Amino acid sequence: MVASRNEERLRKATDEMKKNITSPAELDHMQCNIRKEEQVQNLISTTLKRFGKLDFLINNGGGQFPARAESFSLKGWNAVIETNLTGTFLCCREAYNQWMNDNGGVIVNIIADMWKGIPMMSHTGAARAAVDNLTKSLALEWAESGVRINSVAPGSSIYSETAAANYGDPKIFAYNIPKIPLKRLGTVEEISTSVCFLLSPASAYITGETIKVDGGGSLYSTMIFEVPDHKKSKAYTWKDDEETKSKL
Ligand SMILES: CCCCCCCCCCC/C=C/C(=O)SCCNC(=O)CCNC(=O)[C@H](O)C(C)(C)COP(=O)(O)OP(=O)(O)OC[C@H]1O[C@@H](n2cnc3c(N)ncnc32)[C@H](O)[C@@H]1OP(=O)(O)O
Ligand SMILES: NC(=O)C1=CN([C@@H]2O[C@H](COP(=O)(O)OP(=O)(O)OC[C@H]3O[C@@H](n4cnc5c(N)ncnc54)[C@H](OP(=O)(O)O)[C@@H]3O)[C@@H](O)[C@H]2O)C=CC1
Repeated sequence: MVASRNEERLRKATDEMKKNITSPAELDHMQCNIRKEEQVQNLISTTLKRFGKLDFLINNGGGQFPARAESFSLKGWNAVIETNLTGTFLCCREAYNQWMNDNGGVIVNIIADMWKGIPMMSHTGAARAAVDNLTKSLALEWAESGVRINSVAPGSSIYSETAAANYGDPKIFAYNIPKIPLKRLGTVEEISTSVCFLLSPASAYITGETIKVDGGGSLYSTMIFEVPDHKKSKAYTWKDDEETKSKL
């Protein structure tokens, strides 16, 4: 079952996937806004009615807008947290309560390269870091039910049309290449094959982990954000701390 909000895009995507399926596997799609609790409950129950089981859950839905943190409205902040954190939580919880608690299963959450913060997208950075942590907690709580849960963190060097539109400047990808040890952009297939590995028995001993798929970018250097030169940072020395000394 493939689910998201936009019926037209869903239909197009599933039609395209169906053309490539040669096995007897079946594929369906369903509208669901993961920010709405009842819609998530309905997605999982409909999937179970339609297919009779739920072996895997992939939480891939996500999004954000670029802006400085001081300019976020509460509505904008909440929209991003609900999409990336709350929506992921709701899907995990419903999959567990409706099926995986009794039958086991595997969950993979898609997050992002947020290890050094994401300036200009701090809301999504906070939400994705929270999902990284949620993954660890759920791995511990749900291990006894035979559930494995892991995350995949794509670098911002993965080209997709939606990412280019989201960053607002497709040149960002070219700027990034020198900052990536593997000196090239990543492909969407390099994300999906990591997801398939985590879903497969080949990863039977992996849970609570996040795989970074970023060509080493998160190890190497920060992305395009530059902190402007300034003189706002005052060094601390005991010698100059007259205020504390006066209180002793
Ligand atoms: C500057 C570039 C830095 C590059 C750094 C690289 C590192 C990046 C690492 C992360 C990589 C991630 C990549 C990707 O995710 S690629 C695919 C992304 N696709 C999308 O993000 C899809 C588009 N986004 C959205 O769907 C939305 O952002 C959102 C999550 C907010 C959901 O929107 P929706 O319309 O459903 O939400 P609401 O109607 O509930 O609320 C909308 C409110 O959100 C605020 N908002 C929305 N857009 C903006 C904006 N451009 N600027 C400021 N505020 C915005 C606003 O409050 C909206 O409410 P109002 O409409 O009432 O004002
Ligand atoms: N591409 C990149 O470079 C990177 C991507 N990522 C993350 O990887 C994932 C996939 O990225 P990508 O394919 O590029 O992005 P897309 O924007 O193409 O895909 C995100 C999907 O999320 C769905 N979605 C968004 N909000 C909701 C919602 N409230 N309920 C249900 N579905 C929702 C959208 O479908 P619809 O509009 O129909 O609801 C869309 O299909 C996302 O989480 C993204 O943030 C992370 C790092 C880098």
